[in-house]
Amino acid sequence: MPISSPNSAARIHLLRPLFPATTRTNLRFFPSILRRNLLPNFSINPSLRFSSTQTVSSATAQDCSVEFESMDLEKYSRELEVAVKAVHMACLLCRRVQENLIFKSNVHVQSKDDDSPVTVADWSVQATVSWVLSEAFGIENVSIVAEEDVETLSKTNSVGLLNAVTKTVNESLAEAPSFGIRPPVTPLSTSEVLGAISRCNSTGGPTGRFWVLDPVDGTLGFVRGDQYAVALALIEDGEPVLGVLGCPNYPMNKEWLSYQNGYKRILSRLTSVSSASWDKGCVMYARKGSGGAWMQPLLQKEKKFVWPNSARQIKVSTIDNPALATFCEPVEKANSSHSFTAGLAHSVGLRNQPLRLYSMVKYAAIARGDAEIFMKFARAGYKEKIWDHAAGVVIIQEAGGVVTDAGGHPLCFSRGMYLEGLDRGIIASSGATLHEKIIRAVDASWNSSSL
Ligand SMILES: Nc1ncnc2c1ncn2[C@@H]1O[C@H](COP(=O)(O)OS(=O)(=O)O)[C@@H](OP(=O)(O)O)[C@H]1O
Ligand SMILES: [Mg+2]
Ligand SMILES: [Mg+2]
Ligand SMILES: [Mg+2]
Repeated sequence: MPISSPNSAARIHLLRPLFPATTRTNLRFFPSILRRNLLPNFSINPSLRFSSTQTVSSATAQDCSVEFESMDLEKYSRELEVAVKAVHMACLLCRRVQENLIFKSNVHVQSKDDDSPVTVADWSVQATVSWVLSEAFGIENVSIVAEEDVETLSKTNSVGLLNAVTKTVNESLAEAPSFGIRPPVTPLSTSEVLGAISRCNSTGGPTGRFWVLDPVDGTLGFVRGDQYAVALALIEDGEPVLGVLGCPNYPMNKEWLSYQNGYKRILSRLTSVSSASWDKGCVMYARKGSGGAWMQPLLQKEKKFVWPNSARQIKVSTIDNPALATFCEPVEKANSSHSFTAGLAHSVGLRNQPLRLYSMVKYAAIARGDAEIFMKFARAGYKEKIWDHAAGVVIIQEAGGVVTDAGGHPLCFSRGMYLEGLDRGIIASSGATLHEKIIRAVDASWNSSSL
């Protein structure tokens, strides 16, 4: 019997990543297990039956031949569900702030001690995600390592800024019911917002469970009207087990990705006509060991929210010839040596121009198959932070790619807030063959470089 409605197909897509294709369980148990253990807000039609040949909407026969182990099925499913919703809410929040920043110029951009920017969006996302996670799992059970703190916001001359953050957080939490999340009974006060931000003060480590949050990754891209990401990962005993990456400006048409430094112009042109004509924004997610990474389109504010959202599986590119590959790297040469990667690209015969993208959108591009290699070689002495990489690593790996340091070692998330012991830089590739070639090329070029 065919799957009878596109809605059913969408639900199957959404649920599919929770089922690793490892061991076999009878599909007849699918709806009841879901109802009992997984997603209480979802209505599953128990009469769904899958045929091995028929396809409806975007659901394929393969999508439907679900194999899973009920133990694995339960693990992290609730955490993933809440994390995806929280990141989705955060993306909508960021969109509003970015639009205000670009079109009304009424969002103040602050400078941190290291001269990097921070905005209302960074603090507001941190507060919102912290609040959503605490509500879902209980404050005492939630430990978060995150980028922002409350030092600036707590200053006596920051009242206006704190009020703006509080307003932004409350606007976002007012949307919580659209995601099946209960909003606060009354809007959060400024001190509750400060509390939610400052609770994200875990320092990580090798044991136990903690979340890692970069509320706005690529804040520079954000303030320039360009790419940025909201990144949330769950780490258990030093290993990232869940990764969720919201990319509000990720274009569905890959050609737009390479439109460097011009999003502001695209945005202004499109918004004056119809912002819907630029199809952009997604949330990607994966669970370690599930063998799948998934992408949901970002809900459009113009349309009525329909949750659960549909999702489709993403996979890395199959290109393993460096001559045909595209590599991406940070926009700012202060953050990664462009001259080293240019030499390396030349040495392996990379013909395409580098794709310079702000934020963990670079990880998203590899996972989605829009680019094949990501390299970041920060200046000596700079210590990479775990929140700049954790979510992206899980998603790329589950989409079929490889992420290591330049020595070929996995990134280490178990030694605090920094990626301690990182060998030279970070390399992500769409597959092992390409990865090896890049690592060999790095070795060959390293000694002659000035890094
Ligand atoms: N000097 C230096 N070297 C390397 N990396 C640095 C450096 N300074 C900052 N950061 C971190 O880089 C994050 C932004 O990385 P991107 O890849 O987006 O860089 S770029 O803006 O595209 O150049 C950025 O993340 P956000 O602060 O969340 O934007 C920083 O954590
Ligand atoms: Mg960051
Ligand atoms: Mg950040
Ligand atoms: Mg920052």
